[in-house]
Amino acid sequence: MSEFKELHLQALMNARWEEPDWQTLETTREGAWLLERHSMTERLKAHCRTLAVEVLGLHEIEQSALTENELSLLGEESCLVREVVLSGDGDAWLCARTLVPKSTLTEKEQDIADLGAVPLGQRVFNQANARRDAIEVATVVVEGQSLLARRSRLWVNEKPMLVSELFLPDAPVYQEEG
Ligand SMILES: C=C(O[C@@H]1C=C(C(=O)O)C=C[C@H]1O)C(=O)O
Repeated sequence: MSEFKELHLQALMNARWEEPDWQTLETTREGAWLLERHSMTERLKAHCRTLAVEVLGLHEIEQSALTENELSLLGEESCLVREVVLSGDGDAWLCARTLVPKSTLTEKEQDIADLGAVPLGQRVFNQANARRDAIEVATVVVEGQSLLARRSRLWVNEKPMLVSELFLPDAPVYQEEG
C-alpha cells in the first residue's frame, strides 16, 4: 500500500486545480460526480454493497508547509491531514486527502480527528448546516493513466476543511452506468 500511497497522494498534491467549466460539465456523466455538492460517500454507496474506508495517514502539517492557495481557502493555521482510500466491494475507488484546520477541530467537531474508518462525508453531512463550495477540478496522470480529480471546501458549523479526491481507475465515474 505504501507505493500506492506515494503515487496517488503525491499526484493529488501536485494537481493543477482549475475552475470547472460548469456549463459543459453539468451535461456529462463525469460532471455529475465532479460537481456533486452533497456527500460523495452517499454517491459511492449507491454503487456497491459495502463501502470501506482505509486510513493511509493521519498527521499534522504546519502552516508554513501549506500553499498560499490552501491558506487562502482555509485561513492561516496548521492542519490535520487525513489520507484515505475508499473501496467499493473491495475495489479501490477513490483516494482522498483532507486538510482540517486546528480551529475546525473544536467543540462538536473534535471527533473529526478520530473518525478512523467512518467516512468523513457521513460525519459531515449528518449536520444540517454542512455545505460545499470552491469546487475545482483537475486531470491527474498516474502511471500513464489520466484520472479525474477534484478539490472542494466543506463547511461544518461554519468551519472549513479542504478535501482533494482522486478517482481511481475502477471508480464508477468511469463506467457507462456510473
Ligand atoms: C468528503 C466526503 O467524504 C469522503 C470520505 C473521506 C474520508 O473518510 O476521509 C474523504 C473524502 C470523501 O470522498 C464526502 O462523502 O463527500
